[in-house]
Amino acid sequence: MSGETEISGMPESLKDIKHIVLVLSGKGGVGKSSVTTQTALTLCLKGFRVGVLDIDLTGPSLPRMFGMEKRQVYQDSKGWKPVSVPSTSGGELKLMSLGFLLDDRGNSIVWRGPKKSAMIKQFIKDVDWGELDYLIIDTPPGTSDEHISIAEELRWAAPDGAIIVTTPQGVATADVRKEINFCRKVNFEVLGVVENMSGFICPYCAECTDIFSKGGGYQLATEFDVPFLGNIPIDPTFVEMIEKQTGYDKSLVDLYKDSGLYVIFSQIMEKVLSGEAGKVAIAEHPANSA
Ligand SMILES: Nc1ncnc2c1ncn2[C@@H]1O[C@H](COP(=O)(O)OP(=O)(O)OP(=O)(O)O)[C@@H](O)[C@H]1O
Ligand code: SF4
Repeated sequence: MSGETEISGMPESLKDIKHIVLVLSGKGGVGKSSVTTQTALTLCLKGFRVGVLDIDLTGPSLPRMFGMEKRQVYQDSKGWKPVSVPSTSGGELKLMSLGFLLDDRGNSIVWRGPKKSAMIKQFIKDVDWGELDYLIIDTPPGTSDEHISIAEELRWAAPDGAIIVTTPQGVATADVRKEINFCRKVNFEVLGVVENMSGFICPYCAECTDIFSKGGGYQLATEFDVPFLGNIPIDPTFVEMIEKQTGYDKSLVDLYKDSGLYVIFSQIMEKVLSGEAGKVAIAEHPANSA
């Protein structure tokens, strides 16, 4: 865990951060950014100080999800200042994304160095987060240069681990398996698998219908001997909430607080917070079953 002991080589920017959690997915479009967003919202609503770092350099979608598009970030002697997401409930929520540093044509306007690995290094070293309970890192899909760079940059920070996101269909592909194997290679503990888009919540009667097969995420977690964290249904109210944020007045944090997704996600986060995810993995490991 970062922040507890003085480790030589640890970037100054991470020294006051207690936990670092990465969100990974084997394929694009499975809801990784939505899971990152909901992880951050849930932790914030539980009173934690949360930072979100978007290292999806080719498609940074978090500024739009948090209703923070077109915000300017500025730099002082301590580094880049993340954008604060307003909320009247819970703790603090800060956001840093390459999206804040691109012009309208998608060109980097202020970040030094065009290479992805250089950008990720600067994202890790040059952002002035201050004190945080949790830093959630949204990554691009698959196992790309960005993943290798982030693993390299976090080697001193001992992240808590990674949440793997899949869909009921996604688990059938090799991509998600590759993602778990990648975590093992770089020593990221797999905190668990989340099955997103698992059933559909009807906007009229709030019933959940399994429009695709269900249970693949659980089977995958069992196969790899990692914890299963839960199912998140397709809920059209989530997209509505994102669209409802008017300017910077109505915060996603406050909108999310009263949603059914917050109830579902709280159960998922309870497993991560209580360490149940890790404990289950240890208890179920074949080496520990006497
Ligand atoms: N459980 C859900 N209920 C409703 N809509 C969802 C859900 N999960 C994701 N979505 C919607 O699906 C779309 C894709 O989700 P998201 O951007 O989170 O995927 P991603 O895996 O991060 O994609 P990318 O590969 O582009 O980074 C978004 O419009 C998002 O709002
Ligand atoms: S689940 Fe029921 S209420 Fe919802 S659309 Fe279908 S039939 Fe209508």
